[in-house]
Amino acid sequence: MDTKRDMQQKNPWHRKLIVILTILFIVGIIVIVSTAIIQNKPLPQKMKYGIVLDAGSSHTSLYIYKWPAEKENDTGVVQQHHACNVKGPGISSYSAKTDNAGKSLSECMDLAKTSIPDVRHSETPVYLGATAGMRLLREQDDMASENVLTSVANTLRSYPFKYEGARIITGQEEGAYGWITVNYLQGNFQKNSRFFGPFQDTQASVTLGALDLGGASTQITFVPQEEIESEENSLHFRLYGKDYNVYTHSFLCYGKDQALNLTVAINLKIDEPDNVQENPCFHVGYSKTISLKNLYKSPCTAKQKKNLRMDSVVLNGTGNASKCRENVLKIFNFSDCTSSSCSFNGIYQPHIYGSFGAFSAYYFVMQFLNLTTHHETSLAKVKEKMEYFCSTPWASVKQRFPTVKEKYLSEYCFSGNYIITLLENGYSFTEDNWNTITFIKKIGNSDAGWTLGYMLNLTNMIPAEAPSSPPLPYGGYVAIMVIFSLLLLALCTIGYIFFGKPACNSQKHII
Ligand SMILES: Nc1ccn([C@@H]2O[C@H](COP(=O)(O)OP(=O)(O)OP(=O)(O)O)[C@@H](O)[C@H]2O)c(=O)n1
Ligand SMILES: [Ca+2]
Repeated sequence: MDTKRDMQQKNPWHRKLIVILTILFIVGIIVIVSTAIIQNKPLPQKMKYGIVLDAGSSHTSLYIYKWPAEKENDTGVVQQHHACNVKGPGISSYSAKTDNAGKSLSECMDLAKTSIPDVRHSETPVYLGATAGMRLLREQDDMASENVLTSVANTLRSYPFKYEGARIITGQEEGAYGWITVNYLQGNFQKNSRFFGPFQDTQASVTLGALDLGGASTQITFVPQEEIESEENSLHFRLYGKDYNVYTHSFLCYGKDQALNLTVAINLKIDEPDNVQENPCFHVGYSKTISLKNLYKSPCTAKQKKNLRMDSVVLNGTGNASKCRENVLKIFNFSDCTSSSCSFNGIYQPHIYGSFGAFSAYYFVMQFLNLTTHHETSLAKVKEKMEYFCSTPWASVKQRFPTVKEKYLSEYCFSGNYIITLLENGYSFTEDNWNTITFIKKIGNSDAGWTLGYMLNLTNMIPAEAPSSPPLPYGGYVAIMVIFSLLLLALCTIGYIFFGKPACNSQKHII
């Protein structure tokens, strides 16, 4: 060993050779490390999946969401992968044949099995949330509602997914998760808002109010300008490092199907000589027979029960939009407000503030009526269009829309007028802020509704604090690594040239 060292010191060519080898070695290391870093970029993303069933009063929908596994806590990464509409009515309609409630979900659940890769099945959570239809059934018949839930739970458990529960969610949750969904999809929780929805003018940290109209209940949720007076209507969230004080209220019985029944019930005339009555919310030429037993069956109409001798009433349409709104207005109570401001039925509501996304039945109805382009359509124009549509005879309406389901088609006149009344008289939207409402079905590829927010919350995918991002972007990191390695190398070389020996001790060790 000693002789070898002596030789190296005596013969400068050996030293030069060693240095060249050292340089080559270091360059080799740099190339290897840089390549490793570059090559180490994430492999094709592993996707995770989640299933939520929205068991609404009128129907059930199944949604499958997906997101890249390693980006779980980033906002805006969860997307709708697939949606399936369950055939038949909502699960609350199976109160007399509860076994069939579970069976009705099989087709969509089978589809979920094929659309999610087999290897992911066992880790895919499945949740069912039931809304106002089941809330009403629980009020009416607690046992029946329990049996329906057991039936759907048994079906969901029979699939290879991770069953996470089937329950009736509260109206407050329904409002809150709807608000979270639209703001998550809109990118409002991100530091730099990513705009891919229809709300291009929304600034980061400004949120979008959520208006949800179902068959049996309706929700309004938004961040008001003033402080929220009532604790039961207020939600406090800390999401991605920001605090939100959100107002929400869910009106049971004010979904469009229950509101129609309520409007009919309140406007029934007991002193009418026969059982034929006029109804301005239906088209001229349209006639509908209503069983009074059915009408008063729901807890929403039970209080309106009148002592009528007949079992059923025939409603004949007169097609008059303004008269229809007069009738609808009677289902709202505008007295008895004990707060500084109220919507209706004594419920506190702060003043309307900001922009709103109106989805579900708001969208179905306004889309059909061609009234979704609010930026051009004033409230007065909407009323004018309703006047025209309602006064169109039923035969012409049917002829114009032969493919639309008759139940939906016959109710659009009522529904349009109900939506106007609810928004204008109920929530106090005015001609001035009417254009802050956008009627939406989807944001990006995902449906607006409460299901996404529900899943994000239950899978802990919306952190309170913003996830810390690496101090340097990936490219910058690689560049710095390479530049510093080269600098080090240059220093060593210069050291050697000027001082006759390598400047870096470490080189000796490397060799
Ligand atoms: N193309 C369509 C689809 C649905 N509807 C109506 O929209 C309402 C259902 O809205 P939805 O949001 O699906 O209500 P649910 O979720 O079933 O009810 P809830 O949220 O109150 O439980 C029903 O009155 C249905 O008749 C409509 O008018 N046109
Ligand atoms: Ca709903």
